[in-house]
Amino acid sequence: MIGVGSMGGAILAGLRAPGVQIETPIAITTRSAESAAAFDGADDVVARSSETDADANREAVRGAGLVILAVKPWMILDVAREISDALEPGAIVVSVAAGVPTAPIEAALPAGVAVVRAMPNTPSLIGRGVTGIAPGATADAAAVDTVRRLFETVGTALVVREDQIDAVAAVSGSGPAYLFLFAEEMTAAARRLGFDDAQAEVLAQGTIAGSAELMARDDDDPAELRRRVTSPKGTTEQAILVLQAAGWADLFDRALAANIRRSEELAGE
Ligand SMILES: NC(=O)C1=CN([C@@H]2O[C@H](COP(=O)(O)OP(=O)(O)OC[C@H]3O[C@@H](n4cnc5c(N)ncnc54)[C@H](OP(=O)(O)O)[C@@H]3O)[C@@H](O)[C@H]2O)C=CC1
Ligand SMILES: O=C(O)[C@@H]1CCC=N1
Repeated sequence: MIGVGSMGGAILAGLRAPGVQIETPIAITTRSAESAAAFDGADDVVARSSETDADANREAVRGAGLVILAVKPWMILDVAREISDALEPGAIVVSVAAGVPTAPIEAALPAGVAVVRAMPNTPSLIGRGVTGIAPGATADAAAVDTVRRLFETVGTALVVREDQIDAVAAVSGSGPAYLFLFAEEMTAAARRLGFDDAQAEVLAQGTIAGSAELMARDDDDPAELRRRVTSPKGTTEQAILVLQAAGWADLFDRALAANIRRSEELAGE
């Protein structure tokens, strides 16, 4: 795995969780020596820093059947070119970068290397990730299956077409941030109602966490779960009316469209 920041780190943590069956040690690289040093003493990870070892990325992929590129989108092609001559024939290269299509990554790598795009999210950290997977032109069904199984060890994986990956990023890749924003705002609103920080945190964040867990466990859809809270002529109804009047549905459409526009820009940067 090249890059173990927010996303690569979440996948790695999910893969290292107790009970996950994976061949170790996992070779990883970070840019800084400081980030690599966080893995000192680990027997299931070999960490290298590309800043202090110019050959770190190539060393990490040597002998690997599966390589995950989890650096920033604008670095993906440089890293692909850098590791190109060290890849095993038949290796599978997974890019989790937003925006960047498989075609330029394939062009940067030797023929015979399968490229698969994956769009995971940070709940992978706790084994509850959602990942969209799309094969590039060089990836066969077996490669897609290998990548799907990898991401299933850290949550749920969905195979989609590559032209749907930006939309996956807009919904589930970035989705945790929307929910955390909601949590921030609801906590702040609770504080403004007079609760102290600890009380506001319990009331708002405890409710969001509990409701998400209820949604995960209950077979009923969110509309039905909402109905059970919203008594006719009750208090919830009044708050929901205010939220809906603010253009909730349109707001989501516009937010997701802006997200997709940014993926399209990243493709060219
Ligand atoms: N964050 C998210 O929720 C999601 C992110 N993604 C995608 O994941 C990718 C990574 O994003 P994110 O994790 O947020 O970014 P971060 O900045 O958190 O992590 C980037 C990682 O790459 C390392 N790195 C930078 N340059 C090099 C290099 N030359 N060689 C080796 N390692 C290097 C960094 O090391 P160091 O720490 O030392 O700087 C760090 O570990 C992006 O392409 C993004 O689009 C996809 C879905 C969700
Ligand atoms: O914000 C980003 O660009 C990345 C892609 C999806 C989530 N985080």
